[in-house]
Amino acid sequence: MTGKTLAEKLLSDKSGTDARAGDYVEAEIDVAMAHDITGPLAFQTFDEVTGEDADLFAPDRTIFTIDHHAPADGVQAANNHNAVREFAAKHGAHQFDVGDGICHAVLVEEGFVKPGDLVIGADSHSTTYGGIGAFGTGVGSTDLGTALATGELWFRVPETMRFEVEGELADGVYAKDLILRFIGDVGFDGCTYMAAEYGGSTIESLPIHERLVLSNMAIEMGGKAGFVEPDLRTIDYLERQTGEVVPFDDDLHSDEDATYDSVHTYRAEDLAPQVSKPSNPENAVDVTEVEGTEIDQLFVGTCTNGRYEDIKLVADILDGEELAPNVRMVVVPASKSVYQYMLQTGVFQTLTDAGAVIQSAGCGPCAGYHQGVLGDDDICLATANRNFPGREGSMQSQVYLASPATVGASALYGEITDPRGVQTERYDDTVFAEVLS
Ligand SMILES: CC(C)[C@H](C(=O)O)[C@@H](O)C(=O)O
Ligand code: SF4
Repeated sequence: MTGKTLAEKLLSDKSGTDARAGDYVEAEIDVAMAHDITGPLAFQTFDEVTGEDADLFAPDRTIFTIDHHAPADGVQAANNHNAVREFAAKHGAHQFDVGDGICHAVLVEEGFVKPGDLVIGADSHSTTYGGIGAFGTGVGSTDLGTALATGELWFRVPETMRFEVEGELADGVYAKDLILRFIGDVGFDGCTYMAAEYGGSTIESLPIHERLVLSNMAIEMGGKAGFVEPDLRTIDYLERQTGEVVPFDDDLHSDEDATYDSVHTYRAEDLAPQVSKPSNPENAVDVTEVEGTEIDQLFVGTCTNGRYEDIKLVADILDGEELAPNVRMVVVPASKSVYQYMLQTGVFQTLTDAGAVIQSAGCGPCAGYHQGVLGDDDICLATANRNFPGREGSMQSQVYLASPATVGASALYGEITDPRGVQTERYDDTVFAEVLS
């Protein structure tokens, strides 16, 4: 038998079988998550399947967040929030409230996810957890509701598509540019039901906050999961975030003779900053192709690029400058810690001086619910992950996706701008961890 991919190893471990791509396995869940939109239906399923007085499979490893419509933007949202609060309290689960932040940011920051874990979330961007070497995947509310009772779920073991990048990224080029390029190359459904695996010297050199961008957007090419093999950098990051030492398991990588669906190789030096044009993330082009496109709104945030390092990068570019007169900027920190650190370090002041509006932590206008929704003819440049028609508001509005550096540079000129012309930094993992310690 040939060796195994990381996806096969993890699902073998969680199912107690010799799992290979294509097999169906019943696997044990380590961590389960739902939020204010998907939680209420999951609770209903849980109650129906179990009878209302049953226990959660593991209350200490079950997390509910209030992040999508937070603070409540209507009565229905407010009622959903109360349903989350009541269910979490009744069952003793962890619950994060309005302003605490986006589920995917909270689970990583708070150390709920460890390398090698199997994490299910009732949210499609649950692939994010692969950035620290967990098998993270999105499930529907009914699957989640059932798994909350049993602690198990059926999986088809995915094939793996590997993205191998060697060399050094140019200044102004980030993990966001890499993932937009990958999605552009394989297409929106190119990795459907497969695990994406990102490797090579470029990926190994990336700080964790950038690795999380790669895993987060695996779903934008259909990925069931998106991995970066965990290493000592991962262990250091978790220790800095939580103070807890997680032992390093040196078997959490794909074997050299593992079977891949395909391997896509890149040279980091060849990559330019990328922009995905409306209205599909797969419409990725070099920034030079869309340079000069006028924009109305800039949106900095989301589970993809709403971390402290992302927002600080934008603030560094705007430092002492004002937004171009034709644009407005909406900034939504991914978590409360990010928000507080922005206050402590002056990033908040820099951005508001420049003319940006800063919202409480959460999803913001990412899915078009509130806090900066777009009108008919609005054109937005966002650090987000999706740009389907109507994603951030009107069906006639248009969203371009890019890195925080490209959004920051574009804010200065009011049109899509190549960040390689402005001073940009690459932050390592220590920048944000300090605030949490
Ligand atoms: C609301 C939720 C189910 C949805 C998802 O799963 O992706 C949202 O987070 C999104 O990004 O569109
Ligand atoms: S930030 Fe956007 S993509 Fe991420 S969970 Fe929230 S709505 Fe979904």
